[in-house]
Amino acid sequence: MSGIRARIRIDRGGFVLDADLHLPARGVSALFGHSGSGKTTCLRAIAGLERAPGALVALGEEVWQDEARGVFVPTHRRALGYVFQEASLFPHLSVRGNLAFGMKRVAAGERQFALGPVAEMLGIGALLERRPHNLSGGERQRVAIARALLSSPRLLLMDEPLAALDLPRRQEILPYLERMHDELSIPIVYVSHAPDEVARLADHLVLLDAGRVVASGPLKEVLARTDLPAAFADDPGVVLDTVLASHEADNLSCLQFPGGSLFVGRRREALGSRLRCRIHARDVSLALERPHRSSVLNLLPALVTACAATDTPGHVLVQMRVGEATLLARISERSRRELDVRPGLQAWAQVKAVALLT
Ligand SMILES: Nc1ncnc2c1ncn2[C@@H]1O[C@H](COP(=O)(O)OP(=O)(O)OP(=O)(O)O)[C@@H](O)[C@H]1O
Repeated sequence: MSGIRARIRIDRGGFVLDADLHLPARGVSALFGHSGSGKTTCLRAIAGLERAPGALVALGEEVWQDEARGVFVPTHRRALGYVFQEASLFPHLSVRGNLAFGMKRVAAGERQFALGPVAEMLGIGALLERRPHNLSGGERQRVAIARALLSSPRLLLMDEPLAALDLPRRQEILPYLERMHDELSIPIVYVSHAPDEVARLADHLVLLDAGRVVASGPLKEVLARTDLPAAFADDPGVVLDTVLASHEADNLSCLQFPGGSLFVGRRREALGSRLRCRIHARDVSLALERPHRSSVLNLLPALVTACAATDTPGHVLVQMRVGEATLLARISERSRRELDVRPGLQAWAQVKAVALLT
């Protein structure tokens, strides 16, 4: 078996977590759900900090816990790094001292990550001699992540690592997390209740509601579903990975994805950069024929694949294939009826806004 398997059932009386997670061996898996849905409890159980009867936790072929067979590897012997909301650095040690502490957990010959590249990846090379109280919240958190990585984990668990930071600090740290995502070969399980953070960073998405998994799968597939429970369907929208293809003379840039191209306001990134964007269903409308005189620049030929009622009375969610991508549109039930929108219909998707997640 490859990837992460965690079968956990914890009964706390008023709250029952009953989850069977299968997460990929690479990339970022986000656990997303409202407060109290059981995200932290899942992470703690994977780490062995919560011991549940009957639990099974395995990383690839390595079984960390199989209570049915009496197997329980204690937390300190599981090769994992854990990053909490608040960086818990040793105040009396410099950044270098804190990092050395992480490294000491593994013998020199078994280290997967060296201080230099990790410090470079997280942009903390210039901070090594400082004490934690001389760092900003974002810098402290980057040091905490570096310390976790230098213990050479085979799995990194991150519990809302940005939640304690204000918006500017969060914006500052996100590019580093993206870099980690691109450069690290170990899987990351990332707990968050911020939809944009998840849309930006995750490859795989698990939706938790009241201790149960209500959806799990590749991020783009889960976000393109029309049948998610109301708790996750208040502002539906898909994620597209695009490539910055050209800068136009009139202050627009063109993004390409396997389905067509999209024009957005001029971007500063270099041509060829990969840009992830989110397209909200509320920003997409449908036309049966190609609109000839429309101010909407982004018109894409689409095939309707599903229609579903939403929780907003009078509105429906329409799922469409656009090349290899999927889009969602939120339209009124009246428009659906008048245009006879149904699976199999060829139409034009008009995209009014594209939110860049960078
Ligand atoms: N040690 C504990 N003893 C008893 N109940 C607990 C304990 N820790 C958490 N809970 C309860 O378990 C449920 C799930 O909590 P958990 O922290 O896993 O949720 P969460 O999704 O991570 O929430 P948040 O986003 O607020 O951190 C909640 O009802 C919480 O009150």
